[in-house]
Amino acid sequence: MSPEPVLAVTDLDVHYRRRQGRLHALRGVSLSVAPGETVGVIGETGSGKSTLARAVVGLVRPSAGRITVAGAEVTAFRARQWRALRRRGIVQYVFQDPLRSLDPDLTVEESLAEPLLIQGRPRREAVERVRAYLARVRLDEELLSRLPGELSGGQRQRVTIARALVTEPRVVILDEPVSALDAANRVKALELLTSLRDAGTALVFISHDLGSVAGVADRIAVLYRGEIVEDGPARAVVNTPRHAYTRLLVGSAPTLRSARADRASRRRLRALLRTEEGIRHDV
Ligand SMILES: Nc1ncnc2c1ncn2[C@@H]1O[C@H](COP(=O)(O)OP(=O)(O)OP(=O)(O)O)[C@@H](O)[C@H]1O
Repeated sequence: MSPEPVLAVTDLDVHYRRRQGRLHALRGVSLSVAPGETVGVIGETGSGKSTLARAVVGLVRPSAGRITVAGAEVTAFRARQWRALRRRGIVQYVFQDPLRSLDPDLTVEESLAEPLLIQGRPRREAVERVRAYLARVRLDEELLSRLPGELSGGQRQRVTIARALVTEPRVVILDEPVSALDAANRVKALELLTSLRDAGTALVFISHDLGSVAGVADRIAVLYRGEIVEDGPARAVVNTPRHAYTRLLVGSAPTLRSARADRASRRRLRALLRTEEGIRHDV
């Protein structure tokens, strides 16, 4: 029997109200993540990736569907209940833009210690843990007294990752988490994340770049215009993509071994994708 998912989204719909009318940003999205599993959610800009991430941490209210986190039905949670859930540190979200995740008036030490103190841990234990996690993301202790505005983009992103992980959450949603890091630090951050996965934390990597998650994800879900058009084991999605849009993503990810689609077939796929027919019938 497969373990109970730590995160389950069923038939999720999200609408945004805009001046030009309502936008149907997510359509019937279902996604399930098991403990210790790493899932990649891939899609081009505007496909709804951040909307999905924000919905599962209660920052966007769905118009239909269900969300369960660690076995608890949270769909109808009010803002106060979502805040309490986030504070318990069970589900954490690393934003695309680290400046949005860090309070500009808190030092690095205060930012990292805050979720631990909210969990009720003694200050001494919190301080020790903060130092341990700072070292795990390869940041020097001298940064502890700095404000986010006094850090480089890469340092800020590592502080954000450390802050999300310090509570040892059950699920971490990472929205383009390593894009601000250089190659060496990206490898370190990924190592840290995979060590958490080995300890049972589920990871959801969100990215527009299939190549950047193909090597770390167990499963890949492909989001296209607000719908999941493919969801399967990472290797199968990369080597034998079933949907036309996934084939286009594979073909345009130069780091993937199977990216051999020639220009002509890519053009053909693009043309097909422009028509609803191509999407519906999957070439
Ligand atoms: N607060 C909002 N109000 C209105 N429309 C929004 C809002 N947030 C996102 N959208 C729209 O919803 C759609 C999905 O946006 P979303 O940010 O989820 O896409 P994304 O796949 O994360 O894109 P990117 O890779 O560029 O971050 C887009 O058309 C976007 O313009």
